Amino acid sequence: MIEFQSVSKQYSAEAVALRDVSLSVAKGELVYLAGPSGAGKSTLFKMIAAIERPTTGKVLVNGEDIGKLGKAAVPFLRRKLGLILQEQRLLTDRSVLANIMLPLLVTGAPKREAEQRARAALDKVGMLDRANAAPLELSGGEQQRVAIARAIVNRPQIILADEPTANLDRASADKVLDALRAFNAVGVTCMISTHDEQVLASASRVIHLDHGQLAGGAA
Ligand SMILES: Nc1ncnc2c1ncn2[C@@H]1O[C@H](COP(=O)(O)OP(=O)(O)OP(=O)(O)O)[C@@H](O)[C@H]1O
Repeated sequence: MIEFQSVSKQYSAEAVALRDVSLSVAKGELVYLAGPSGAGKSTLFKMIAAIERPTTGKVLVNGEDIGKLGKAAVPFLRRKLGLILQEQRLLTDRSVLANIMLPLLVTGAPKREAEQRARAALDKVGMLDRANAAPLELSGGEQQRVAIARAIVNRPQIILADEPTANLDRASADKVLDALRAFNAVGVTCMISTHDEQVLASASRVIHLDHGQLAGGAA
């Protein structure tokens, strides 16, 4: 479903984020991505979403070469993806519910249907009772669960979550991970980057990155 073929990414002469990375992730898999800060984890996710393009090599999603996608095809790719990336904060001047409705409204869903689906998504991550809250009234873990609801409201085939449990205490981190695992259990392919040793120790598959290179788990 996701395949990297000898992918390298060089932002500048000094900044080489990925070096000759080859890996594949099958449909329905749950894969964790581990590695120190700067190892290239965020870059790897951004290439799957066509936010960044490989310098050399190929990234395939469902057999389609992401590097060759024209501008018009990118929104169709993104609809297959539920992105929980570090720089995508919730809009603080809108309610939780409005944040979740937004991805539906921009793709043309009628308001009533958008609200129903947004409420269903919030229910799935255990946040329906906070639908009318403002994002900044929520704890970090609650905000992450809302971000998950926003990512899955369009029913993506793949979820990419970049350090969704960073800065969370154990109990909040477990709730966030449980929400992600529940989507994987119903067939959504998930890639989650984390530094959480406890989670990595019990994971069935971990891809390790170090200085942009694979250090295990790619097969
Ligand atoms: N837009 C950019 N321009 C230049 N260099 C970049 C850019 N984005 C990332 N880099 C560099 O590429 C390398 C990999 O960064 P990346 O953010 O992918 O790592 P990461 O493993 O996600 O780190 P972290 O755990 O801190 O989020 C780093 O050396 C970083 O400084």
